[in-house]
Amino acid sequence: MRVVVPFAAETPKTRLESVLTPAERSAFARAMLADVLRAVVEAGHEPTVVSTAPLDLAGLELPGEVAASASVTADDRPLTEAVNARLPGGDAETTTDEPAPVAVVMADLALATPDALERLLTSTADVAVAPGRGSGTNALVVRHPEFRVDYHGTSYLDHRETAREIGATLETVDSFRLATDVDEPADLVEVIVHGRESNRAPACLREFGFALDERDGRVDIVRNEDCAAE
Ligand SMILES: Nc1nc2c(ncn2[C@@H]2O[C@H](COP(=O)(O)OP(=O)(O)OP(=O)(O)O)[C@@H](O)[C@H]2O)c(=O)[nH]1
Ligand SMILES: C[C@H](OP(=O)(O)O)C(=O)O
Repeated sequence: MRVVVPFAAETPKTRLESVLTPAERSAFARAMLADVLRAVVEAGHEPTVVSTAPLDLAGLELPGEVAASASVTADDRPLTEAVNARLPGGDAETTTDEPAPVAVVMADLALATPDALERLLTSTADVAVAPGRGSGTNALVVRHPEFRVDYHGTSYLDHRETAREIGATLETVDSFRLATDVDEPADLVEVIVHGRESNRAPACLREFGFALDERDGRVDIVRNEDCAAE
């Protein structure tokens, strides 16, 4: 299946600005992107990164099999427009054949595994959504040619309503790993606790000096400030 991975390449993860410098946010966002691309490829699919700016995938130092399967295209339109152009029947579609299903997997799903993705990607519903905590749309598969996304805010609820309006069947995929996107400082705990052992994102955070901190029976994250970059 075609898997689109949207990526804000220029100033990613601004909501982490209280804990990471711009250079660290850029490195961390790229580490999560590399992990997501690997999970997609290990699930047997070929990801296309839709990046807000030209992006050299070689700079991500992806494992060979991942580098061979992944591609990148630059599109400076806002997220919703860039994704809609690539859905079945969208204006970036070049095929005249029956529109093929398209998956959209966000680049900040640092806990994504091939198994979790496969549960979503094998859904036969017209629209399958893995919602985020809150009401985001962390990943989805679209088979219905009239379905269009509208991201931000309560996008999961909005997408359910859109599916109802166009008469599309909708499956909600309940997955802790796909529901956990990394937006805010509190989410960094999840990356360290639940990130796959071989993933780049937890290693990146540890390199920056982050570690778990257990106090009063609660798990938090602390930083050794000697590791902070400019
Ligand atoms: N192609 C494209 N991808 C985007 C755009 N905005 C966000 N993304 C990607 O969409 C996904 C979800 O976006 P957010 O969670 O808002 O990520 P972000 O923009 O890096 O983070 P914030 O600056 O904190 O909002 C991530 O994979 C982003 O890299 C955009 O305008 N175009
Ligand atoms: C793109 C947006 O992501 P969030 O702002 O929820 O991380 C959404 O899922 O609608």
